[in-house]
Amino acid sequence: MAQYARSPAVAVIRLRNPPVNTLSFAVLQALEDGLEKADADPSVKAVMICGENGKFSAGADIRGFSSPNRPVKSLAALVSLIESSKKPVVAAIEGIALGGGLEVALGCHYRVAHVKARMGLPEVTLGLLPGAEGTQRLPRLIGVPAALDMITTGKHIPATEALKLGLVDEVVEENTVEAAIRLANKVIGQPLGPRRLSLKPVPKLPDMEAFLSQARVRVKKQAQGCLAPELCFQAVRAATQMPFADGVRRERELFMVLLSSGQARALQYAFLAERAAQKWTTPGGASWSSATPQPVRSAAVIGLGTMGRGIVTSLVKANIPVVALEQDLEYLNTGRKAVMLLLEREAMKMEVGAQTLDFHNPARLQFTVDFDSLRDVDLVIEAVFENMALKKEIFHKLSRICKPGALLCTNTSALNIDEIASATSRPQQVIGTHFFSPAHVMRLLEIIYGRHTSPTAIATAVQLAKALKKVGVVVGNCFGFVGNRMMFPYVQQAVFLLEEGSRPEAVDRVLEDFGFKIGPFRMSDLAGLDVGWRSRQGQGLTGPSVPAGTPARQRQGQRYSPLPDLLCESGRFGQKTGKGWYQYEKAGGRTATPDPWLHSLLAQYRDTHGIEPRFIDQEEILERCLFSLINEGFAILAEGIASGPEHLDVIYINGYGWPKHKGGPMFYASTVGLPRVLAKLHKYSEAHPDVPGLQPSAFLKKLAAVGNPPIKEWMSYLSQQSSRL
Ligand SMILES: CC/C=C/CC(=O)SCCNC(=O)CCNC(=O)[C@H](O)C(C)(C)COP(=O)(O)OP(=O)(O)OC[C@H]1O[C@@H](n2cnc3c(N)ncnc32)[C@H](O)[C@@H]1OP(=O)(O)O
Repeated sequence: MAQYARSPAVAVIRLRNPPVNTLSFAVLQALEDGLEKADADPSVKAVMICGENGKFSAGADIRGFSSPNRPVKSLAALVSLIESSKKPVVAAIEGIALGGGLEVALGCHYRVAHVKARMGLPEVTLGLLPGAEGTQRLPRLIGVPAALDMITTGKHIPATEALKLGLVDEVVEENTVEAAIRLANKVIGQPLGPRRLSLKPVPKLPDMEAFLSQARVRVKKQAQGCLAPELCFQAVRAATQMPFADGVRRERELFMVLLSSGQARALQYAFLAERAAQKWTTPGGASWSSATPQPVRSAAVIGLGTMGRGIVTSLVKANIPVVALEQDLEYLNTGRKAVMLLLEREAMKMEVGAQTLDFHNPARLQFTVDFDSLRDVDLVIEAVFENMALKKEIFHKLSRICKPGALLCTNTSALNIDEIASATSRPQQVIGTHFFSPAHVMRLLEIIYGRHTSPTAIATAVQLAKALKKVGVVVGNCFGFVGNRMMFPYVQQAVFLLEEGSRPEAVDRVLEDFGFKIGPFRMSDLAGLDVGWRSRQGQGLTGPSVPAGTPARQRQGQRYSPLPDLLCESGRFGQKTGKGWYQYEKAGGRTATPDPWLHSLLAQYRDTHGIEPRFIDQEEILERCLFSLINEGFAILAEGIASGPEHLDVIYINGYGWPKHKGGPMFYASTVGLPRVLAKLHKYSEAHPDVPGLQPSAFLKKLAAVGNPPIKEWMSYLSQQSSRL
């Protein structure tokens, strides 16, 4: 767990706990034993601490926080022990020094980092604060503004920045361990007092109080309902107001508050869920462990609308050469200008000294209207608008033109992958890649396999997501896949609530207070109401294909609301037309204001349909919207469309603005309690028997009958026979 060696006057302690040298109880014990051994050996004059496999340490074991067998050994005590050593201790930081890992390095008297190393205190992203005296040592080392920034955002900083801040003493391009041993030998005999951070004063600012009060406002604003950033702030402020020992006590109190919080549990679950979702499996038995991806050395994007532009930008940023194709020169030129603008903006955002974006080189980015240019690419992403006939025509062409091994991806948010694949002679290479807008910003990539998609194709799409720095989540093929399928009943409830007496701004406020970045009506206005309108027309739910005599508020025996159709028929498509569920300052404007026109439309609508408006409280708004979404999630799991609740949660956090500190919809359901979710769905479905989305799914009923089993056990309650595939 930690290896002890000599070199010859320097004791070398190597942290060893693959893959990222987390600080388990055994690691901490071995580190302590190593320090004691070095202290007791008169021939040892200095100590060097490094990590196995080119990584210093990723800090405490996140899986251990919720475990009843949480290590009792105090990391803080060990950091103090390192600092109080009478022999100089040097940290050799390779790869990563994060969280408790960086706190160990802060206890050392000197720090040497490899140029590619990254350092940070990401505890805040796990709902915690650096609880091993990091909030007290870091401000003493690099000053309050920089420490506050690192601790309240959790960002990882590169070694070069760490050097500028004074966080490390030396940055090396070659062997870090050797450089650290050299430094250790050099400093033998030098006084250690000035190197002990607990003894240093916090550097003064001209007006610390003013700085802190402005910083607090900023931290609160960025926190968006999350508790940890505020408590991180309080811990750093304590460092400016108290002696070290009192600051440590305050840090400990604040840490304990966070450790037992629901937010910390949710954020730690979200971290692990993201890793779990990378381990994909399909009901057919394909899995991440056996499938091998194909290399993607070049790609093509078809269609340079909003989605295509973002996808091209993402590929260029990932250093993958791209051919961008449009149907004619006019569209091509418009698309080219837009892509160049996006890339220029991205280039400006890049760190000084980082690799530059090579987008002016035609070998890296080529614009064309010639399909033949796609002949040699390894992967094509079709991103034309949602029209099955058009997509099939394109895929037919691709299967004739592209080289045999090329992966054929379709960017669709709902269309049937199997039907698209049927237009090709190689359905095993066809896969859905559902990007989220803006595609160069949003982290989620929903990866949809069809009936014939090969494991290699899935593995290649997952690998592509990684290359694009996105979270790829593999799901099965059904209408709306996972994300949009769960979204339909949520938005449907929101509209039904308007029919019954609520207003868009009331519904949005409740869901935004819950933590969503934007509520369902502001979201629809942003996405464009015409998108759903076209889809409903295609499904025969509205428009001329609806049989005469169909009741306005019913389709196929189920409740239907024509309200969104009425808005579209009045030319209200949302932000782009300056009017939708809200009014905006102009077409394309972004400031939503409640619209009296809409309020009177709602009043008239209720009159026409004989609906007696009623006051709808926050609880009903929240429960009907969220529980119908969650209910659909259970149906998706039962059908084998996703292989676990973590997948659904990762999709919602990264693609739909679900508040991460609430862990995702399925985790949230587990915290509310499945019997309670079920009871509420029963109540609402009795009141609205014509709404199938409120009728509890069989899987939810099965789980609730057991009580409230832990989320990681849910899938074990699904019998093989109930899987759809
Ligand atoms: C009082 C004590 C308080 C202590 C506070 C702390 O130290 S809290 C922990 C702070 N550390 C972090 O938040 C680091 C979290 N990890 C990461 O950011 C990344 O994993 C990484 C270290 C930058 C590596 O990223 P990469 O993309 O290369 O790999 P993965 O993310 O897939 O990770 C590889 C496997 O390692 C597991 N893992 C990583 N960090 C931890 C951790 N701190 N605890 C437990 N496990 C960790 C990760 O889950 C992966 O494992 P799999 O089995 O493959 O899922």
